[in-house]
Order: sequence, then C-alpha cells, then structure tokens
Amino acid sequence: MSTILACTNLTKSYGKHDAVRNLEMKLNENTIYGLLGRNGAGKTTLLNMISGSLFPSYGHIEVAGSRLKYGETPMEVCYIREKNLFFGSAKVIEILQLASVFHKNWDWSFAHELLRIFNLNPNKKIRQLSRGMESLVGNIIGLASRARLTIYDEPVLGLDVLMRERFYRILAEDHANHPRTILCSTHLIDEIATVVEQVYILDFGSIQMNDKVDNIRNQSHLLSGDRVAVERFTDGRKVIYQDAYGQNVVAAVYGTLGDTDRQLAHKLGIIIESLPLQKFFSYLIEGRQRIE
Ligand SMILES: Nc1ncnc2c1ncn2[C@@H]1O[C@H](COP(=O)(O)OP(=O)(O)OP(=O)(O)O)[C@@H](O)[C@H]1O
Repeated sequence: MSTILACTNLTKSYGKHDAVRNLEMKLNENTIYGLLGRNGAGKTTLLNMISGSLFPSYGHIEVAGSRLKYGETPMEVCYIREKNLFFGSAKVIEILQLASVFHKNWDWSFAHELLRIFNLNPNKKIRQLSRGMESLVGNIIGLASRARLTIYDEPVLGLDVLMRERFYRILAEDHANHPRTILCSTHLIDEIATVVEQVYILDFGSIQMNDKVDNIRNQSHLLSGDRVAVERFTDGRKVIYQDAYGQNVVAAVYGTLGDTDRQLAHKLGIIIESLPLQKFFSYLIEGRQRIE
C-alpha cells in the first residue's frame, strides 16, 4: 500500500517546551486513522504542521511523496479545524463555494445531499448557527472535498449523539465508495472505533503506540484477582496499568492470551475481561507505557 503522509523526526518547540517531539508517523492511502491523546498532548500542533499552517522546528513532512516547504499548503489535504475560521457574516453556501475552489475532487451533488441530511439551511449566516451546526459545516466540507487526505480535528464537538452517529455512518459509507485517507483526532475513542482501522496514540508530543483497532481489541485484557496470583501471571507480560484494592489487584495487560494462558489464569483464580478501547487508552496514558 502506498504512503500518503510521512512525518520524520517531527518536532515543534515553543521556547523550551516541545509540543511535538521526534514524532514518526506514516499513513497509508485509503485508510481511516484515529489520532488519540489527552488535552495538550500535541494533536492540534501536529495537524497544523501536516496542513502547512505551522512549520516544524525540526524534521520534515512528506505529502504524496513531496516534502512540504515553508508556507506551503498541500493541495491533497483538506483540514477541518477544531475551531473553524469561517466569516460570521458569510452564508453557509458561500463557505462551501469558497471551499470548493480549493479541492479539485469537490462533489457538489454530495454537498447538497449532506446539507439536507444534516438539516442545514444553506442561506443561514455562520453567526446564526449553533456550535454543533458550525461543526457540521466543517464536516460537510471534509466529506464533499473527497481530498486524498482529509484531516478532522475533533469533528463531533458540539454534536448531539444522533448527529455524531450520522456523521460517522456517512463517513464510513462514503469512504467505502470513494476510498481516501482520513485522519480523525478525537477524545471519544469508543465512538470512532467503529469506523477507524488504525489508531495513533499521542502523549507528551510523541507517539505512545500505533496499531490496528482489531489488534488492540484482541490484545487488551483486564485481569483481577489475588495480588500474588496476578503478579505471578503477569510476570514477563506487558502490564500497562496496575492498581491494588487491599489483597486484590486489577491489572491491564497487553498481549495475546492463548488457551494455556487462560487455563493458568483460571487455575490461579484470576478473572479475565476484555478491555473497552476507551479504558485501554486511559490506562495506557495513565500508566505512561510505550508499546512498540
Ligand atoms: N502557540 C503556542 N505557544 C506556546 N505553547 C503552545 C502553543 N500552541 C500549543 N502550545 C502547547 O503545546 C502543547 C500541545 O498543544 P496542542 O494544542 O497541540 O494539544 P492538543 O492535543 O491539541 O490538546 P486539546 O486536546 O486540548 O485540543 C500544550 O502544552 C500547549 O500548551
């Protein structure tokens, strides 16, 4: 599979603080990725660099094989920011008309269909929209642009659960018909897990892990039982988080557990449960583990 985006040794410093540090990222064509990280992890800084709005202190970015130059906006990228910079006095339709100029694969019939699906009046002014409706304008641009690389920074912010589900469903359906790469930054991992194939987890400006969602699901487990038994079982395994409650211990373990492992756990009185992705993400970040 060919690469649409490659970040090499990417660093962005503000004074002595590295918002992004020695970051490596490679995105394949036609894949949907999630970018996860807690507040201040460096997600927006990274996305601003990929979209050409911010220049790295070190390292470089290649989009579709070309190295991004200072001040250059990559033509293949459609970036939908967390905080849109739309003119308040412009109408929704005028914002879409402006966006269509910058994206050569723009699909007007799809854009009109999306306005209808999301109940947005094209003649309303941006300043008359609610926070969620404004997010929807950005989401429509991201979808209708059909760019080779679409980047969303928190696309469902301010959307109610119905609109969030609708957005993710349309994203998945449209991606199946018009494959392209989508990178979606979010805090809501469980919601996005139904559409993303792979996730990058960012913490303190660096990638903590990068894996397929299915692998994470199959390999993350929550063990609970007597402290001695759990410690014996987890010896030599990748423990991403551990907490004690008196004599009992709860441990989050990353790795494959085969039949023999499960039989041993049963013998030791250890209960094994699968770990929801959101919980895995919290444990990984709280335990500050890096999974290679
Ligand atoms: N212009 C700036 N000047 C100084 N520090 C900055 C600047 N922009 C970002 N930072 C710092 O860089 C770090 C990363 O910020 P960034 O906005 O990229 O995080 P984030 O993961 O997008 O957070 P959130 O999820 O809260 O939006 C933070 O510590 C932030 O304070």
